[in-house]
Amino acid sequence: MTAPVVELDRVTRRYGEVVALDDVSLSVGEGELVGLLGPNGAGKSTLLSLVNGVRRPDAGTVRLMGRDPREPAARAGLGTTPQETGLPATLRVGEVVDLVAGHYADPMPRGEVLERFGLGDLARRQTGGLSGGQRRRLAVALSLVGRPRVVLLDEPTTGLDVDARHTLWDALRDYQSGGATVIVTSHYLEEIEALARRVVVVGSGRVLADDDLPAVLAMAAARRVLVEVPESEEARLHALPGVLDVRREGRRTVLLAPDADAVVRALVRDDVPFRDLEVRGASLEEAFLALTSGTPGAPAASGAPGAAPTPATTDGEPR
Ligand SMILES: Nc1ncnc2c1ncn2[C@@H]1O[C@H](COP(=O)(O)OP(=O)(O)OP(=O)(O)O)[C@@H](O)[C@H]1O
Repeated sequence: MTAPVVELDRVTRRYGEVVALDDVSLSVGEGELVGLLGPNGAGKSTLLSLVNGVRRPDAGTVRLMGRDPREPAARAGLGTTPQETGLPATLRVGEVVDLVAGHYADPMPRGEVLERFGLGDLARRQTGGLSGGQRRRLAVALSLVGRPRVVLLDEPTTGLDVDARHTLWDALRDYQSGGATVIVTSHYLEEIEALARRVVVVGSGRVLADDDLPAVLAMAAARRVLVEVPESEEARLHALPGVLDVRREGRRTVLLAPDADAVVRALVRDDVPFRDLEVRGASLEEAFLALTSGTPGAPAASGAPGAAPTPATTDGEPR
């Protein structure tokens, strides 16, 4: 990795009793495009708010381009768009771009900003007359006006239709290819897949996985093999080939593995006395939460309120 431009070292951030980030370390190098993937309440926005200096950690350190992000000098090269933004309704699109550009020594020209985001025809439209998707694209476009070295975007494509989403992804990829570092959050694997090479999965305030896209996709493709086995046999299940996780759910044991067929073959080959076999797909969220919950030293899946742990039905089976 090149010199880190964003660094979190053992960062914890609480809101009262809620631990939004729990001992998180992350290092992002110059020019990387990193996707932060995680369910509602995972801690993604909190992480960005520490990097952009809006909040400070309760423990650990955060560095932006080598400095404390609360120093204005650290933020000079930062462009950011939060999840929700307000635009002055009576100003025209071009005027809003000019207003933001006025804060920078070498801003991107108005026409270039608007063209990049497919807003070229709307320069004279009042922002109050834009559609929700156009407003969102403009908000993201404004984060690039100052030609930032580091861009932080919190769910940039929420509420956009397919075309608008693609326009925005293209614009971000294009900007990053010029050497900028981009960190983007999303709930959706599809979004992260379209944008990022490196994926950081966040859940319950922890980094659950930090890997390249193919590795994360492989995890997402994990299958759940459910079997009923005597408790005395459970230890053997961990040793089966390809098994990522073993957990008890009600009367059955769930094995998480990329290749369910191989697991079933191994169960038979090793003469494991199982019954009531069932194979199911695992959602991305299930895959990652299963990897970390219920194992020693791992965070509880329900550790942070709103963290959307795998819901359980009365018989203990996830829905
Ligand atoms: N200002 C706040 N006061 C109290 N709790 C908060 C506050 N902001 C966030 N939280 C809590 O901290 C945890 C992490 O929230 P955060 O917004 O960082 O998650 P997120 O991954 O960005 O979620 P989403 O995808 O829904 O935006 C959640 O449990 C949330 O309820």
